[in-house]
Amino acid sequence: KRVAVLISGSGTNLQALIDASNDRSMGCEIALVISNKAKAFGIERAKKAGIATKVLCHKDYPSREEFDAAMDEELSKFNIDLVCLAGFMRILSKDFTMKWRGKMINVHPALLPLFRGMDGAQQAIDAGVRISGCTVHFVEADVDAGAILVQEVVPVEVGDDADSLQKRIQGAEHKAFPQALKLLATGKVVLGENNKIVWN
Ligand SMILES: Nc1nc2ccc(CNc3ccc(C(=O)NCCCC(=O)O)cc3)cc2c(=O)[nH]1
Repeated sequence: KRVAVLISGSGTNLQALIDASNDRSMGCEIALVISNKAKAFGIERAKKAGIATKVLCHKDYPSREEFDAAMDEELSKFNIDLVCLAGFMRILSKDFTMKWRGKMINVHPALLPLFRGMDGAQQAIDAGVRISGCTVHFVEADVDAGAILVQEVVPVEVGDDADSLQKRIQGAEHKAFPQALKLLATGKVVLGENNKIVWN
């Protein structure tokens, strides 16, 4: 399977996917990295790994749909089968999520359905929970609401703030995301009709 990774920033999850995809049993290769930010460090990571990169600035497009259509054109050009969102910070239009339904996954820094949205770690600190973690889910139009493939738990330590917790969650993300991509790329998991995960 040919995988594209969408990024907006440093791409630490991209690096975890690059490192994991060197393992043939992953059943996939990362063929393209698309960033909506020209200076995203993840672009350097991709170049160092010999992976094609493309920068598409959303400000160059009159609408969300047209930006997504430009991304979709790149994905077709590269014969992409699966899409991973790795710190991609733009909400995707309904058309795009429908086209890639069951083929696009995202890693969220909280145990969904708890703490949806941008700042999962801060929400966990504010709520005083004692466990947190990350969730890899299929991407649906409804943000952070897709069917769950993998979750990884981390403890919230006494004295944690959002930053220290976020760092521990990131370590879990770097395990969970490659694990989920392998399940999807090797067909062990598919998205069923009723938006439920089907395990083969
Ligand atoms: N339709 C769909 N698209 C997504 C895009 C990114 C992410 C990653 N997690 C994200 C979740 C939320 C945001 C967010 O609220 N950003 C501020 C608004 C930015 C903008 O105006 O675009 C970004 C990424 C998840 C989803 C998803 O679950 N569904």
